[in-house]
Amino acid sequence: MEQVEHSDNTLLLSEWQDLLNQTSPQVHDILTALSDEEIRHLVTAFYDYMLSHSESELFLNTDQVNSRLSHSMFHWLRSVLGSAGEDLPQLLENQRAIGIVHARIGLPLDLVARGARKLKNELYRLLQAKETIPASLLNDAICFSSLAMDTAIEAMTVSWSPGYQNSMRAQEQYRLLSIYDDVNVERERQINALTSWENQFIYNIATGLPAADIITLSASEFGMWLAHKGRYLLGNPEMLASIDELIKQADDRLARMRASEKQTEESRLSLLQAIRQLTGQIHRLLLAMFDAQVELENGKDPLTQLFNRRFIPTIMRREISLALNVRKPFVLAMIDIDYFKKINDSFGHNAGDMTLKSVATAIFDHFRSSDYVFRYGGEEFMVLLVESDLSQASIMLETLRAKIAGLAIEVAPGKPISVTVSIGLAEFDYHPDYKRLIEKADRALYVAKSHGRNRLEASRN
Ligand SMILES: Nc1nc2c(ncn2[C@@H]2O[C@H](COP(=O)(O)OP(=O)(O)OP(=O)(O)O)[C@@H](O)[C@H]2O)c(=O)[nH]1
Repeated sequence: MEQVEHSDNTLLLSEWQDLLNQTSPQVHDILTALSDEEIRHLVTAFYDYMLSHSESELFLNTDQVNSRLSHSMFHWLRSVLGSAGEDLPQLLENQRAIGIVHARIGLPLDLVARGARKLKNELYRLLQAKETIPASLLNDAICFSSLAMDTAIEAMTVSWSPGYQNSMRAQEQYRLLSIYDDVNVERERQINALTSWENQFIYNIATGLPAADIITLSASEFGMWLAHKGRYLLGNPEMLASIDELIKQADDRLARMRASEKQTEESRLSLLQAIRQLTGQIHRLLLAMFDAQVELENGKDPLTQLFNRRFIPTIMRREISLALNVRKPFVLAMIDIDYFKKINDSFGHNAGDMTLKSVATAIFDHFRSSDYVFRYGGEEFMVLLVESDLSQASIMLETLRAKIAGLAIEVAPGKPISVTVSIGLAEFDYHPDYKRLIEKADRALYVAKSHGRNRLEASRN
């Protein structure tokens, strides 16, 4: 669902390496010799400080801090302060991974900076208070630790800032706001532009006008729109590449026609046929891309009318925030139709589609209007049961499982079939990264599948 641009760590890698080289081995020894107790003191001071700010509430809570985050922060500090002994490219890659999680949970950059400032402050005090550090090395130790932390944080920020914040949000906004208000209007306009180029072309060729007077498809109104706006709006790289190729073929045909001295009736006819065929293909691709765009903007899956995946991040973040406020968990359920491929194979794709629709309706009708039902993928659905714990959700889902197993789906007149589903459940554990929860429910679903299907399993960790 989420794509991350791979960041280039070359600059940070060489600068961190230079920093390590410039710093005397005694400084590295001082920092790696900090005791576990001293590092734990820094971690505690950091979390105490962060937990005292209400903005951090969504991202941290005391249970998490105790159970997991302190441990991660401990290792982060050890690895950054002891970076002389680390595999530096791997260390930078780890920062990138941390940045991706920060981005997903929407952690504001000012909170990261605030936390870092607190950590540095505590570390400086700790170093200054250590009488064993010679005065001549104290400054260097402070400088090195500060610069190493800054580099690590920069690596986190660089990796998620363009990937998520800028590129994804900006592209999304650009798509939604800047170019057109109504996708349907734009679709008509561009189909007309393509058709009018084709008509002009046919007219010129049929009436024997010189081929040189015909504008190429890439320079036509449609071609210009595609190059400047269309490719950013429609955003389907494979289909766009196919359209580019078809436009190129059309323009090549035209160029050959212009270059040839004699144009026979036969060559004109063959050109007309080729151009008709190429524009027909462009037409179909264009419609498919516009249709996909409409579906995406509606946020609905056209087959089942359930939410598609587009709004999962937004809804999950909002529900996590609500769950933290009311201190009531929610439950995620991943529901997957068993042996669905066999239905397609035995009864055809339409029967598969009907089955998907029936199961989707059964799922949607089963839950409260406050719950969310998504079509997560092909034959997989995701349900978010708000203000619910595992035991309540298990009862609801067990009834759903039995209900679906009892459905008679008429895939053809007089041909009812039955299907079963496997279900994986996970209760919100107050960790702000929603992706972890989806993965937990997915793992539970996998267990349900491997234990024989037509059953539900809850995540136990
Ligand atoms: N008819 C139809 N089939 C789809 C759709 N989306 C995905 N599929 C098909 O769903 C099938 C899923 O098959 P698998 O992932 O092998 O899973 P399965 O057969 O359900 O087996 P298990 O999940 O292991 O029980 C694939 O054959 C897909 O082509 C759709 O929208 N309509």
